[in-house]
Amino acid sequence: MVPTSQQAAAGEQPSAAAPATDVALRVTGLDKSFGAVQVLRNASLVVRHGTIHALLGGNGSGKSTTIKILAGVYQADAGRLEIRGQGYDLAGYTPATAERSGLRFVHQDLGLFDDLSVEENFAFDAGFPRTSGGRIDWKTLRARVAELMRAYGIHGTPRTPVNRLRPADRTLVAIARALQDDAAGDCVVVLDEPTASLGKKESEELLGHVRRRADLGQTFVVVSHRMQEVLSVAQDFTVFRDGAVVGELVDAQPTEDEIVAIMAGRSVTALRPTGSISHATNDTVLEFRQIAAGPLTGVDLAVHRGEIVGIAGLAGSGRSTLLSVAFGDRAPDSGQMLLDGRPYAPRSIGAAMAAGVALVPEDRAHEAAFADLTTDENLSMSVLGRLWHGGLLRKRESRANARALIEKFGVHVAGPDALFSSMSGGNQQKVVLARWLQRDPQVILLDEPTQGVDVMSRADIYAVIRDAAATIGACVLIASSDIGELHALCDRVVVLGGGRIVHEVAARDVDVDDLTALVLKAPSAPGDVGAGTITEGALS
Ligand SMILES: Nc1ncnc2c1ncn2[C@@H]1O[C@H](COP(=O)(O)OP(=O)(O)OP(=O)(O)O)[C@@H](O)[C@H]1O
Repeated sequence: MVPTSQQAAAGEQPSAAAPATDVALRVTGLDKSFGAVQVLRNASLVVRHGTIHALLGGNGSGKSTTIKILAGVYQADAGRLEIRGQGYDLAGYTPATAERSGLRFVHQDLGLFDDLSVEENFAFDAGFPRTSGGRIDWKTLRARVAELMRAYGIHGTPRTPVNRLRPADRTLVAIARALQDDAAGDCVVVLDEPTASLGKKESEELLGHVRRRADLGQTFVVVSHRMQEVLSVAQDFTVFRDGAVVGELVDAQPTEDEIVAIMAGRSVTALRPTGSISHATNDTVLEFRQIAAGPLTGVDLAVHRGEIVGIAGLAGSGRSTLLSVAFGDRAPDSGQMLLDGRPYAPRSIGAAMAAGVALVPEDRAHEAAFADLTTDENLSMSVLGRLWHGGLLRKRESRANARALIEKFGVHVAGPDALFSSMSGGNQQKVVLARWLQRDPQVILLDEPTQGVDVMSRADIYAVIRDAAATIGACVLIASSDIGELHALCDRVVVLGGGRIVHEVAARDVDVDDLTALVLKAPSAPGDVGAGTITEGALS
């Protein structure tokens, strides 16, 4: 019998108890250490056929390491995998074995060639079909890809360039491509943060398709920090804490609080800030006047000292573009910015930083970090002027500073000397946030500030952002696809659509559903009138 959620969560029933016929994948006795640090301890995972199985856990709990072992990227110290009736020793497992064993992986960056068409992307993975004369058989390829696109509900044609697809469709292309040679339908697909950069509507659409594929018998393992989404779509849950499995819930419908309590090992409340006091003043710090850049055609916005302003909008609406312009990373095509009432046109990131502006970009690990340097060095990077004295780096001060930030931001890391690359994704993000916030910037630009950050740490990050607005009077501009986050954290939220701001609301005047409705109905392209008619009275 499949263990009940209560039994399994309490650890009464070993994971090996699930009946063999039901099981698509079983991992047992998984151990892994990096040097002296053991990061997986006798971990296990049992995934049933045709289910969506969520892998949950706080930052650094061992989810990615488990997946990397299953992908053959890391070798386990010990552990066994059973899949499709075969057994494998995970200590000698390679990427080639992973592929042969029937595991498929869709990572957050999708690994697609964006400038190529959908059909070319499929062909690059499986090889181009050839005619008897040795030429590429485009007709066969196109028909096969068209069939797969229909089956997966992907909008577009085989000849559509991938960069013209909607974000949820791009993820579906990556999933369909990974499974294109799986005639028996018995591969297990691992989706790593599939909705991380998608808005609510796009996430729902994607997960709806994943749900339908699972109902047809496809098996999925999903890693995600977006708890509500995972809870709405998964049947089974394996929860990690400090490298060990601390909960297995089978055919269960847990609440977010129940899962978070298992993840944290205690009950956790107040994950979102509530009822906070606004510190917004009337003193304008940063002003955009008719800014046009990329998808933006004319943005007017004034952000005040101590104010936290959220930028909402569908994927592609220009949320990140607006932040890049403010950070001097991208020159606007037209329009003007003012900082403290004076013209502000930074020609470089350095110029923006010198003016007291800081940006934490969405792709922190690649754009904002030095993987081969230590945590201390990564943290010190933004305040070197403060730490150099007489041509020497004040090492002791730098380490003390790093320790304090590690503590303040709840970074799960061995210590200041640990390499940045050795940290889990969520912890790397916290370090990049900490690095910029310690500069006490007057303008803080945050792109998806809690993406990949576990629910337990979000509250800490929200508190730090609030604190920056309250104590140093920073003006904060946050782009996020998490509307609940914007609603809870911001004084004011602006909605981008069709290249400009189409709505502006005080967060306290609306609820999350109102705000979501405004975002979903916003026009998606310049001149587009949107999916519904919006009037200012739409909120009532
Ligand atoms: N290459 C490495 N060298 C040393 N330690 C590592 C390495 N990779 C991961 N770790 C450590 O292993 C532990 C588990 O990390 P892992 O990336 O598996 O966590 P995670 O659950 O995926 O976290 P997140 O939600 O933040 O992505 C962490 O303490 C991390 O610092």
